[in-house]
Amino acid sequence: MAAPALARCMARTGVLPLGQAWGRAPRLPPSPLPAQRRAFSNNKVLVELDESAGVATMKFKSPPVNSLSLDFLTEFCISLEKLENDRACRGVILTSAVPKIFSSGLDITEMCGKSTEHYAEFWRAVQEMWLRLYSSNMVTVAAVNGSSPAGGCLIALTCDYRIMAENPKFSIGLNEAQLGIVAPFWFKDTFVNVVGHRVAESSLQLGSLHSAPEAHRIGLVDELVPEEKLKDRATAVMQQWLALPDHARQLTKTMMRKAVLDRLVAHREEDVQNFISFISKESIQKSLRMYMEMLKKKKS
Ligand SMILES: CCCCCCCCCCCCC/C=C/C(=O)SCCNC(=O)CCNC(=O)[C@H](O)C(C)(C)COP(=O)(O)OP(=O)(O)OC[C@H]1O[C@@H](n2cnc3c(N)ncnc32)[C@H](O)[C@@H]1OP(=O)(O)O
Repeated sequence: MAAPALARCMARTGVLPLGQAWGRAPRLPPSPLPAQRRAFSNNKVLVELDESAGVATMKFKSPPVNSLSLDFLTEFCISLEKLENDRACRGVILTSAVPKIFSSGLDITEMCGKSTEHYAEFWRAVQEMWLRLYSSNMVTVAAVNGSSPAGGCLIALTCDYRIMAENPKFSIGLNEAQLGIVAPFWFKDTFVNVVGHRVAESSLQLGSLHSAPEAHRIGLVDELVPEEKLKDRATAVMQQWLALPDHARQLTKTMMRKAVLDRLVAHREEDVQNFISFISKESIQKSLRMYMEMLKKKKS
């Protein structure tokens, strides 16, 4: 199904028509086929699957900043679903093909001056991305090779393990408060599960963007490595995780994440309505417009 048609279907039903994102049967190990590499790509996400290792790399390629637009989110979910259903794939590394940027977070233009229907469609796609990634049976490793504010940080937090390039120019964090907006409860829950309540509370209230060393110090990322070693390190970490039996690791992951996942699943439509009423406020629209202007001015 083409991305726009799929997005419409997601807007109608609230889920991708490809199967449920949570509560899947555990994955089976891949059959011992000869070594093979496969790649598939749509406009904004490139996927390379190394069948012999059972590992895929998903590269975000939506310049200039990999913002999470409706199209990006739809393509992301389709790619993830394809891998989830592929017995040859047991793990996925998420990274960026755009230099210096992992992802700039939700596309602000999707949240400015649009219709209620559009906001609902967009927010369901954001929810879907998170539900699918957080509940994935695959091992998920974020190789954070650039700045990663807000929704970009959420993607990294949603993975099982985060490795960041130790470039002093890169920052990561849930900076929503700086935009005059509020991170939804499931962004907050995901953050708390990674860094703990105290760090999450102050970081969220301040809308902090943390430098790579600071992110490592507070536990937002698990490791820092020189940029040129990021890919190899992500592959090595993936191998360590895949050395364990899938079923034990998957059931443990489900046990750790279920409460947080269930909370959104139970309140999904309410969350969409909250988003619409919040984002439609004139004061919020004004804050977002000013923020976009500030980004543009920064360039000139
Ligand atoms: C009781 C409580 C109720 C609560 C109810 C809650 C309901 C829910 C509320 C809403 C929740 C929303 C959650 C939002 C999450 C988000 O992710 S918001 C997005 C946050 N993102 C950012 O703040 C990042 C902004 N961007 C940057 O800081 C920089 O662009 C960068 C990523 C560091 C890259 O810098 P640089 O390389 O210098 O590039 P730029 O020149 O700045 O940008 C290039 C062009 O890209 C545009 N752009 C950048 N980011 C975005 C974006 N996120 N969306 C859309 N567009 C973006 C930028 O404007 C430039 O455009 P041009 O000028 O046209 O080239």
